[in-house]
Amino acid sequence: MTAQILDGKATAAEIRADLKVRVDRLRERGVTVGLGTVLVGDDPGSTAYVNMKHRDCAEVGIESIRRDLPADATQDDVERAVAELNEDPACTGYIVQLPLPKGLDEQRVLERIDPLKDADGLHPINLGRLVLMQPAPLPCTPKGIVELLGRFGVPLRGAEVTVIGRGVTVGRPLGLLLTRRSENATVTLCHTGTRDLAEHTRKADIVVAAAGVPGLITADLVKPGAAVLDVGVSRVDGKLAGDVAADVREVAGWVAPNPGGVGPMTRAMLLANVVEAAEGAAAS
Ligand SMILES: Nc1nc(=O)c2c([nH]1)NC[C@@H]1CN(c3ccc(C(=O)N[C@@H](CCC(=O)O)C(=O)O)cc3)C=[N+]21
Repeated sequence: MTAQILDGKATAAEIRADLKVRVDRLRERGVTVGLGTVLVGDDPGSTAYVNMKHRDCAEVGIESIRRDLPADATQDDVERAVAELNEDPACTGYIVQLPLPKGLDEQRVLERIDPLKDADGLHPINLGRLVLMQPAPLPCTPKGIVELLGRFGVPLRGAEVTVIGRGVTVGRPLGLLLTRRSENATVTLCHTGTRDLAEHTRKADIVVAAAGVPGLITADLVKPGAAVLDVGVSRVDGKLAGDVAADVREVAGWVAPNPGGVGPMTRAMLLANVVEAAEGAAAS
């Protein structure tokens, strides 16, 4: 048996095509959609991700607004960039690319984002709404994972999902999303303090690996036929490596590879969040 590939790259391209239609419709009504990014420093990975986001915007017809700050930017500099985007009517949604360079207080920056312009869904108000199951922009990676599973028909209702990683951008919000009534999955959230990881992965119908440990998930940790989603990224000898070992494809029913799986879906959901926010504002 060899796993079906959850092709996030192709799926994200379809989603962008659908979003383009919605952006065109908004434009006909006089609404322009604009995505802003705040990038601090010159980390090659972060710069590459931000470049990809602006390329996506161009494809979909979303204006992009870029604030690139030097690596020695101060907390005040970053907060000023955020305040400017809050005020800028051309910017309907934006993100602050994480992680910020050491010495900057990420949480204080995120709290200053206008929750109505929070394209990442990482403002405490929006994370709080997710906890309360109230409407809010959803964090892009968890939203992309649910969308990818849905489009490939991976059954989610009642499924046992083991998530590895308790980060604020992936693991934690994913657990909240999957346990909503609309998804109805049962979630086990594993982390570095988990005593027996294999016990939790082997019972899972779906494994989401977001640990950042190369090759952590091997075939012997996977129930035959399960879906395995690789969300981890690390650099090994300068090359990108995911959390999922190659042999998993021989036992899994579905695999979301890295690259080409959840990453492109994350970017597509960022665009979706900005479009949804603009549609919501236009309706009210
Ligand atoms: N405020 C904020 N929001 C984020 O959503 C955010 C962030 N900060 N900081 C970093 C992480 C990482 N992240 C990725 C998004 C897309 C790909 C992606 O599209 N990857 C492609 C290409 C990979 C490549 O060629 O380098 C793929 O997987 O096929 C990867 C990683 C978003 N993040």
